[in-house]
Amino acid sequence: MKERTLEIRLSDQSYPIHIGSQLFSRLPTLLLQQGITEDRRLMVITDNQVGKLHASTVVETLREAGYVVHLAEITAGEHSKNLLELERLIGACIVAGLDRRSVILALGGGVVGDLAGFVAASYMRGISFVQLPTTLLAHDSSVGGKVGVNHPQAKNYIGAFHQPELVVFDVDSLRTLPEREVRNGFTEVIKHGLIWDVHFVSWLETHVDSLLQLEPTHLIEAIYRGCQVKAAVVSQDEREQGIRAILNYGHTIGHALEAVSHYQHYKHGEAVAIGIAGAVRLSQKYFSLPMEIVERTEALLNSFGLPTRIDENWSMDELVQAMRRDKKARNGKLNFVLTTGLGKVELVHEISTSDVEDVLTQIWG
Ligand SMILES: NC(=O)c1ccc[n+]([C@@H]2O[C@H](COP(=O)([O-])OP(=O)(O)OC[C@H]3O[C@@H](n4cnc5c(N)ncnc54)[C@H](O)[C@@H]3O)[C@@H](O)[C@H]2O)c1
Ligand SMILES: O=C(O)C(=O)C[C@@H](O)[C@H](O)[C@H](O)COP(=O)(O)O
Ligand SMILES: [Zn+2]
Repeated sequence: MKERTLEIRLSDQSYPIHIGSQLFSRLPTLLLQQGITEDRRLMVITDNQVGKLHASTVVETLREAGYVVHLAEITAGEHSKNLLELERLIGACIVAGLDRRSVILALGGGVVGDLAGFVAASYMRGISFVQLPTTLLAHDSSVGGKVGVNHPQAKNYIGAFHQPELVVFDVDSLRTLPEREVRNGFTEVIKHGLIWDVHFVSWLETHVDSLLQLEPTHLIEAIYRGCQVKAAVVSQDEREQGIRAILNYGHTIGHALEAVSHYQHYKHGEAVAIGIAGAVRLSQKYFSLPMEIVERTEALLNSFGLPTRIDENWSMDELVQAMRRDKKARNGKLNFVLTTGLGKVELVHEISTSDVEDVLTQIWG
């Protein structure tokens, strides 16, 4: 099994992303390589499910290496990604005596990563943090520095850009993931192929079974290639002034579905998978894309057990209203990331509401 490392280079900072097996046992060495020495107090933030399974390994390894380590837990799930939890966690950091040199370690999936990252961005106006992703989906969320929480009406509306010092992806932690979470994570992997790299799309098409079984070599390769795409995009446009918007492929509809279902019915990857099905159909309209691309996209998502149809009777009006709150919208006009072929996307402005409604009708039910 090959361990892979890549470096994400930004204008005023760069950091490594390590992907491999048994990496949590090497955490002290990896922290020291980034200048995080034993005299810096650590706060591990996790959720109650990941906490039960993986926190003791991480905390004990670090304590044995001489670090002072505190631990704070949230309740697992998207509903914890809110301002009240942010305030509670900041309280835990104050009680633990964290200072400006202290470091937060986000141990968990994207919910923990986004929330703990925002704690790090806000505490004393910003301290260092490290991402320790434990879901497949978090290969995306742990890289690139988007941190934040949801507003009840709009996804990720409160947040910051705050880059981690280091990402350590110990793929052994994925062994305890429920099957639905494994499938959920593949959406963002597939998205990275669809927006950037047709060869990666073909590779995914031919490795479905081994990937779903979490075969380590293929798994590391998939995570590495996904992170490579994310790093390439973010290093060109850290704060989404332009090209970074392409990472939002499938998210205009996806985030709206999450919001109208009160962040309860769909997992993020499931909502985005349906959103990709909508976006590829809209692309067919705008770019006369061959039907084969629509079919291949949906077949790839379905082969990983992901949905491509809206399965509930949400209100069309509420969905469209939620889409108007998409962060890519300008002056109330919808902007969508659309595809011009496998591995290629662009941001298209002023998409008409009736075209969107038409596509939603196609993917409903
Ligand atoms: N910041 C970004 O760039 C970015 C990118 C993509 C997604 N996101 C955000 O990420 C969030 C979704 O992340 P997620 O899908 O990882 O959800 P999550 O963090 O809620 O994790 C999913 C579930 O799996 C459990 N879990 C996590 N790791 C486990 C493990 N190793 N073993 C067993 N159970 C485990 C968790 O307790 C939780 O119940 C959304 O809020 C989304 O908006 C952010
Ligand atoms: O990193 C990005 O940029 C992304 O768009 C990645 C998305 O997968 C992720 O869900 C992100 O949190 C969405 O960002 P938002 O700005 O649309 O909330
Ligand atoms: Zn996403």
